[in-house]
Amino acid sequence: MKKFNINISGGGSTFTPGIILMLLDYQKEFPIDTIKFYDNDGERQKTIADACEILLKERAPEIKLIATTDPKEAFTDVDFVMAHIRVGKYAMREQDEKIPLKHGVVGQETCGPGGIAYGMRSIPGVLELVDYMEKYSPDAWMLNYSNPAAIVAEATRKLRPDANILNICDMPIGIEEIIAKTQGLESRKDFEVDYYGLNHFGWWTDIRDKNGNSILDKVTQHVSRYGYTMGGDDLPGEEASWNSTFKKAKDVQHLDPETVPNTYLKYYLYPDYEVAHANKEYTRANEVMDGREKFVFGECQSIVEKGTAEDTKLETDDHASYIVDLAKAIAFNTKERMLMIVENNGAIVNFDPTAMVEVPCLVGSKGPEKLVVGEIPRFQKSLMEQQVGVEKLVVEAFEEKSYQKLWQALTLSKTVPSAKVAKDILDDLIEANKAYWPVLK
Ligand SMILES: NC(=O)c1ccc[n+]([C@@H]2O[C@H](COP(=O)([O-])OP(=O)(O)OC[C@H]3O[C@@H](n4cnc5c(N)ncnc54)[C@H](O)[C@@H]3O)[C@@H](O)[C@H]2O)c1
Ligand SMILES: O=P(O)(O)OC[C@H]1O[C@H](O[C@H]2[C@H](O)[C@@H](O)[C@@H](O)O[C@@H]2CO)[C@H](O)[C@@H](O)[C@@H]1O
Ligand SMILES: [Mn+2]
Repeated sequence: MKKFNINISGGGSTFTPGIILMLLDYQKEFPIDTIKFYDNDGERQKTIADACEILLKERAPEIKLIATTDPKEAFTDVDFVMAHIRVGKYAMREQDEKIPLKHGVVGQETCGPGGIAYGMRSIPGVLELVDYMEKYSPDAWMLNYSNPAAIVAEATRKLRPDANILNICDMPIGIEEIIAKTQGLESRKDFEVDYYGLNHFGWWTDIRDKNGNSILDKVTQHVSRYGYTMGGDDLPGEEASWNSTFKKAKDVQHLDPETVPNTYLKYYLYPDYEVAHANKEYTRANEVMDGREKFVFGECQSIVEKGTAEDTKLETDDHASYIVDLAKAIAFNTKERMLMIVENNGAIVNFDPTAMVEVPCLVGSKGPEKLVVGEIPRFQKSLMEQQVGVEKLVVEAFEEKSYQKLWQALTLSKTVPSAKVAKDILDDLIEANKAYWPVLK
């Protein structure tokens, strides 16, 4: 069986070890020859790479690992590019979250003004990876996780329309795993879903068990009472902010009791609640820096100091399982049914055909074939039209270096109360992003 060469772009990512561990779990069905880490911060990447080198030596010595900051070395002779970069790193995520809060507006990684600022940084970073891939391995596929996936997806649709890039998100995966537990099922793979929306802005409209019977009613009743928790209590092992997000899904679901929502909709439907409950001095970025980043880098440093990964606490997660499932679907034409962020083109018949929508697709060697969703209701359609307008204006603002269009995007966001507040936030974001954004005119 062919052995694959994988590029992991953003090798210094906190998710890289989890992806390596997941790849090791699938060696029989998805054998690897070489893994190449690529990052523009060699020092950050080295910590992760040195630990992964030990881990591979102990568990899969036949797999070669190269860590580099040289694009030619990183992108030559690869079959897949698994991309999860964070342009500006957590320091800029902290700005994305704290600047809007200063103006009484939702401060979030991928939603509202924070997502817009992050999008303006991510677009050039991801396009650069696409160009490297097309230059050095033109037949490769990019499986992109880099956020904000909605804006990155719109940018690659518009600015790299012929690229072999698949934009994905693991939020639905995480929620489906919780739904499975609430229904006494082993895993999300025990059911099939109908879903539609934009990235971080969607709804489940049916959930069918292996016999094709709908369990949606049971799920809507559960979520309308408990949100994405077992019986209203905190999910064991989940962080406090994630537990409050999973509980808030209950109030979001009340807006449409026939469906269950993506958790991110809370930022658009209850922005006042989110701002009132935010700590302007200590946001999710701080939690991640004190949590996941400290844990992953601490574990990697410990592996290197001990010279063994034998007792490491590092583990895989939904992020990893999804990206490997996707690589297998492309490599072996499995036609697996997966939610992908794809150009609408009629999947949602009464919605902008050029919008990047998140819908079920059958994924094979030629990429995703989207399933027809049909007509969507006025409520969701109207919300999505406003949000997709924001996402498209951000890409236009980037392309045209337009202050006006970025101001319009911020003003159009459901999270921003007025054009005045939008302009105040924009001027602060321009100052904070001087090293990353194009100069706007
Ligand atoms: N799509 C999803 O559902 C999903 C899920 C989880 C995480 N993510 C995304 O995955 C990414 C990684 O998350 P993380 O928390 O591990 O971030 P992280 O900061 O730990 O790692 C990101 C890495 O990217 C590198 N990087 C930044 N700009 C780069 C560039 N231009 N070229 C090459 N490398 C660059 C950084 O140096 C860093 O090592 C983020 O974009 C995050 O939002 C997406
Ligand atoms: O605040 P963070 O950095 O912890 O998470 C933000 C990301 O949240 C989602 O990804 C989750 C995923 O849903 C969950 O199942 C698990 O795998 O952790 C992931 C990262 O925490 C969301 O899909 C991403 O886009 C966000 O970046
Ligand atoms: Mn996501």
